[in-house]
Amino acid sequence: MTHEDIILSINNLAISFKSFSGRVRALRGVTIDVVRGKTIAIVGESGSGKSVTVKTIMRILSKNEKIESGSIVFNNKRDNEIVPIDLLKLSNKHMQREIKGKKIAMIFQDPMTSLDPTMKIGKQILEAIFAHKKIKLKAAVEQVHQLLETVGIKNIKAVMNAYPYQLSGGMRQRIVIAIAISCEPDLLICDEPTTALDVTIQSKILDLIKKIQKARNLSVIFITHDLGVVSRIADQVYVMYAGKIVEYGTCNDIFYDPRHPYTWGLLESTPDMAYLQERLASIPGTPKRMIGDVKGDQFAERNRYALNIDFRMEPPFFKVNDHHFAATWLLHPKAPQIRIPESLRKRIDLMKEENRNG
Ligand SMILES: Nc1ncnc2c1ncn2[C@@H]1O[C@H](COP(=O)(O)OP(=O)(O)OP(=O)(O)O)[C@@H](O)[C@H]1O
Repeated sequence: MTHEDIILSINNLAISFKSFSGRVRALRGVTIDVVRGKTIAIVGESGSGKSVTVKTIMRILSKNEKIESGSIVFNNKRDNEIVPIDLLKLSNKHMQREIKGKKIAMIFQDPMTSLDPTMKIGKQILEAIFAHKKIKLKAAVEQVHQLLETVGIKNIKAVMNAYPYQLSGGMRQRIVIAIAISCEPDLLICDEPTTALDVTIQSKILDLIKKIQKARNLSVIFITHDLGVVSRIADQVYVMYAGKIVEYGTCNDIFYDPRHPYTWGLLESTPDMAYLQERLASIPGTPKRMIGDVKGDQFAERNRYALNIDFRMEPPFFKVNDHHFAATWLLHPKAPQIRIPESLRKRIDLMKEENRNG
């Protein structure tokens, strides 16, 4: 693929944090390509590095954070020309003026982090528009109406006059989405935007993001710990563990032909897929914090299929097909033949069957 097709390339990104117990290695060589007009999901348990990855794209860095290596190239479209920019090399001023909220927008799990509790909704959306566009008040108000309509709000006047605390969580998230798309960004980053919502509302917000993505040919990075959400929204999936991508592929690759034991564990513990089982299987143990130098495959201790080599050497990516790769020694030609757990195999067969029957 050329940089026409890839809107954002994260290359070998390594990030660490200074802490009292030592250097926390939050990202250890993350490489991700976001295809223009598509949705990628980054999925993994809490602490795997999803938020640090997307916050680094937005250059929201903590004081104790250090970029050890890597680049984040944004292929910026300007007057039909593509101009690659390494976001890590941009000045704060340039980032703020040209990229943040204009080319790349982000929505967070808690809408209140982006909304001002003391300002009426209508005014907040107007301010977002005025921050990037010089237009007359009347035209801007017209735009606020259109945006609120786009995000499925019916009683527009009442909502414009409301304060955030007067709206439900789902409504607030709709407002945040309206603000995010107000400046017509090319890339939208969604950091667990539906996690705090109840299941019905979650589903509506996912549908809304999908609808907006299609209508505006937006590229989306969606981060979540929930593979059920991924299956509804993503074209491509990156599975993350302990600061590394451990498997990536299309949605079909990851759901119907997963190869990494960590992905198996995530799939086995996904409620949406668990209709065949009474009890959800969960991955034993918890992810550990990566402090100082680390050796071997970080998932080995929790992996019931771990080989001796896993405790000594980190696995490289092995190719499953042109778009599907997994970093597990189980894919080495000389590794013992280990098959996907039988219970998961059955569920995948059933999902395939259901898909065939529509
Ligand atoms: N400011 C910080 N100082 C020290 N360590 C940090 C800091 N921010 C993040 N980390 C560490 O970086 C690692 C990755 O965290 P991150 O928040 O990206 O995980 P996550 O996958 O997004 O999880 P969650 O879903 O809980 O947000 C964790 O080990 C975390 O403790």
